[in-house]
Amino acid sequence: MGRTIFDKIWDGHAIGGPSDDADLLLIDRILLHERTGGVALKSLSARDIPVSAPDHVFAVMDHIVDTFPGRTSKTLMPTGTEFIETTRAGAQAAGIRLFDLDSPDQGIVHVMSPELGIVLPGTTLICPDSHTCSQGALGALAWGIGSTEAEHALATSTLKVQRPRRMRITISGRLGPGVTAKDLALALLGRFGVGGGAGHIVEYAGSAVEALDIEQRLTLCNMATEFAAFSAIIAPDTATIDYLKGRRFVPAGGDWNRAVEDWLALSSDPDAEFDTELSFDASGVAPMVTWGTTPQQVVAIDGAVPAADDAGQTGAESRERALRYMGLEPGTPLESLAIDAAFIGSCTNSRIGDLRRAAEILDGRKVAPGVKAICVPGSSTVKRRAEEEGLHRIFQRAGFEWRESGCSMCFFAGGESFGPQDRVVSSTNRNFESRQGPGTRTHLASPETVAASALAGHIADPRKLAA
Ligand SMILES: CC(C)[C@H](C(=O)O)[C@@H](O)C(=O)O
Ligand code: SF4
Repeated sequence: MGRTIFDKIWDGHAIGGPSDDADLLLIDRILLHERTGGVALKSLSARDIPVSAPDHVFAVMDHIVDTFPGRTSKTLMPTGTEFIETTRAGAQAAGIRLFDLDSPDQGIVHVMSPELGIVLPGTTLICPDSHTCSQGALGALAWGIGSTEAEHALATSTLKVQRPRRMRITISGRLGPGVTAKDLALALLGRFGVGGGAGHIVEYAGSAVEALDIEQRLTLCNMATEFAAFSAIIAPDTATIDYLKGRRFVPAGGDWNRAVEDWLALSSDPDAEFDTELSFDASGVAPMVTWGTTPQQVVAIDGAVPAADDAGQTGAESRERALRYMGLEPGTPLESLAIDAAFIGSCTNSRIGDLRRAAEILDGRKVAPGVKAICVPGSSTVKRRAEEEGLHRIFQRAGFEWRESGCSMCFFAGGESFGPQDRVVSSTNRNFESRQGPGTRTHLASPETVAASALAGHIADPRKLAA
């Protein structure tokens, strides 16, 4: 029987071969950030356990650091400095490469890793962070782990893992103009629910996926954790090779040619069997906006807040609670909702392409009075590149704050936040209660929708502003 791309990578990394139970996998790359990684390093060093392959470990400051211009290690979050200093000391003691606050390569871990070519097709990559699944977009087996698992992997370069089941989601058709991978990810969550991928590694395939550029594939795979999946993966193709070519940590010379050959051969066999197969047509997808407090509580932008008994796959109690928390009445058209803030950032949507597309909408226009609008580039490299292209001027002239890179207000860790009851249209991936600040109301959407909404002062369809 044929094997899936997942099977090929897994079996190739299972020490002693695959078994019926959990397998011991060889781990090629470990990424750490200051929120969870420093703790793991500290715990190992307290027990005098060395990191087994420091060259294969990469640490970065992204989660807790402030994103104000002129930031330092002293953070708005009261205990933030401690996390930063612990990570710095731990990385130095273990001989691990650290992309610190002053590094030109600093950025959100899932943005800077592909950018530097740390994640490669066919490799295993882990990070104590749930959105590590993003990086499966490059054809790697990349998944989020806990801090204890990180300690084990750091000490041994291996990890014992229960083999997930295999799911393929074949997405046919093509996304329409002004509709993005973010809308696709939200539409999938709306259709299949936040538990839809539980226990599975999801392979995204089909014409709509093949048509996505690598940044959009990263966005699609990013939200596999919202789908409760073990991770997501997309078979490498020529777009993957073109994206990786020349990046800092990819193989060079003859090794590159050999690697390309291997990578292009890495796909699911035609007769491979999946435990679950789903299909979806991308052509009808509209820009999507969440109305509730889970990513599956989502409707097309020209839709209305659903009635409590018609509000997707969550239970009635949770729907009513969501409506209350979000301050919404059933039947209200999404586009009539006035907003207090607009946020472009996060590992889902803060790459150069996201910023370019948002800037196209903002160019020559102004953010509506009273709307706090913030753009946080996903990495210092994205920020630099955007500035070279003059995008920062477009954002600033429109009335957006232009920040340093980091997770920032994607998640409230005790530092930066929006205000209570603020209605925020956000290019992030989670809309849980208080995710972006205590009491903040988050509506997830694409960067284009965030930009259009910031200009209108209410949720707005970017397609109406295009051209
Ligand atoms: C802090 C970290 C562990 C967390 C995660 O794993 O997802 C964060 O990145 C998030 O998005 O909530
Ligand atoms: S940007 Fe948000 S979702 Fe992504 S890693 Fe940071 S906190 Fe998590």
